[in-house]
Amino acid sequence: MDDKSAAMYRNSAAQAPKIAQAEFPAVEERPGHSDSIEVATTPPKLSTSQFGEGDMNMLPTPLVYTPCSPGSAVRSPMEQKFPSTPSSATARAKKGYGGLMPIGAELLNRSHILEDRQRILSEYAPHSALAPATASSLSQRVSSLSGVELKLDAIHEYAPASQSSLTAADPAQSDSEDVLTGYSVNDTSTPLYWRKVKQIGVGNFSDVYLYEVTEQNAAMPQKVAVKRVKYPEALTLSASPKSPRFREVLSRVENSLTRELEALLCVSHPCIIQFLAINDPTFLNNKRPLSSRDLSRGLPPCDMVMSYCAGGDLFELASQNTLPDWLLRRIFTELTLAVKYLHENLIVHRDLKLENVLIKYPLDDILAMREQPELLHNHHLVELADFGLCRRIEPEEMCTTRCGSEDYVSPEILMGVPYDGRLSDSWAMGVILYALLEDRLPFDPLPSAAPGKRQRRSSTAHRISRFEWRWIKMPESDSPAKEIVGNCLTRKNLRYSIQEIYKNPYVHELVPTLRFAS
Ligand SMILES: Nc1ncnc2c1ncn2[C@@H]1O[C@H](COP(=O)(O)OP(=O)(O)OP(=O)(O)O)[C@@H](O)[C@H]1O
Repeated sequence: MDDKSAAMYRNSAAQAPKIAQAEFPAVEERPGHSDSIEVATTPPKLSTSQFGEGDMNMLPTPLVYTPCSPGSAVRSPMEQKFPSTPSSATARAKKGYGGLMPIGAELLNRSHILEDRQRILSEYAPHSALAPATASSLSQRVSSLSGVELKLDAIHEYAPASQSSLTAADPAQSDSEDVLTGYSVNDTSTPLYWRKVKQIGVGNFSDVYLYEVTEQNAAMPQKVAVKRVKYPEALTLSASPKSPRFREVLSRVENSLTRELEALLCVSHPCIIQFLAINDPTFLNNKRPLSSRDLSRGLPPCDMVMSYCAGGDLFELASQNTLPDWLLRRIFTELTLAVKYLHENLIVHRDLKLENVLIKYPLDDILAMREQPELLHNHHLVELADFGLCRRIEPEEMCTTRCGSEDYVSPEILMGVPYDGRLSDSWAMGVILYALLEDRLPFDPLPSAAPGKRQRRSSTAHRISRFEWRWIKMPESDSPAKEIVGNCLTRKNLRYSIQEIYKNPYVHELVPTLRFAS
């Protein structure tokens, strides 16, 4: 990855804020009460009659999980020497934007963005809820992935020469702080080694690094992303691991972590991130990988080795570039395939957002691939990531956890009633597609709204609960993409299911050209 691509990675300041408990207003859903709203025609429905709306008391009290700052996290040897990455958020702010602000700049303009990076975690499924019943063989996946990488590497060289030279290093002679020892999720008996190249992402719950293999392993791609879990302050600063508060937070974090690991182990789709290896097999073999240990010397580091997406995340890509229509359509189509796969396997993601849609190759390489249609048709460009809030559901099951990211959360989640997680995912799909088409998030204040005006004063949550959005750039366009947005950003009993998104010509007519999808 070159400097330009590296500079695209953001620090935590540019992330979409998580929902704080205070931001859930006890409002009624008022779809007809929308100022200046364009709501599209009624699509076929997915039944939501079992919702039992309106009883806020049915909901568990959410726990707001505020992650610790990187500086206060439990640090593994490999992390301690790592210098902080330059703030791409600052770089973007310096650039300045005229007219309609790109998504990233709009987000940077929000005063609450640094105060409000929180995720609600209040509901945890039993571990058995994510049994790998629907998984296909992971080893098949790994070998097919490495096949793809080899083929593409022959045409595109993504790593500068100086980085490539690291791959020949002997792990025993290298600085141990930069070397990660891990175990394939398919074979935990043989250690594998990777060397750290650089930090590539910061999430609320993790830091993400690019690593390269130190010795060739047929089952592993040369480059991987390592997602290092950040434990919350309540666990790192607490005096006693035996205190009730410590144990309570530990239990929630442990449940969330094991849920993400189990979900990653059981999914298998080209457009979903691949879980390749882990630093400590206890996280795979033990249902209680944290609480079953002696924690008197701190929490064990958890490093998940994942497939690497050299193009970064869609938030960065969309906020720094004007993407051609064909690429927007392609990205959204692949995302639809990923979410359709999840829903067909009764998994809801619950944190669909631009930041969690990863792009497999740098933009320049994707644009160059267009000259070679074979490449473009044979290889996926998108991988959906971050399964920290996902949940396995029964076919008719409603979710009760009010969770997600502020800009992408559906009105029914804001209302605090049991909700169909699949329809809330559809809502987030509508937010994503709108953002790609309009270069802004649908429930941000309108660009024309003066600072004192009601539209600017009211909160994002308020606008979402009133379905208060409209087309700015493309009111006259008759693109079928608009139909998808209109049928996703609408009340839940009218909203598109993922199958209906898939059947829309904007998605459906592209699918037969994608050979990896068949
Ligand atoms: N496999 C990967 N390849 C490239 N970049 C990645 C990869 N995984 C994560 N990243 C980068 O790191 C960021 C944070 O990753 P992720 O969303 O998984 O962490 P998180 O702590 O769960 O985040 P969140 O704050 O959304 O909960 C992503 O937005 C992306 O920019």
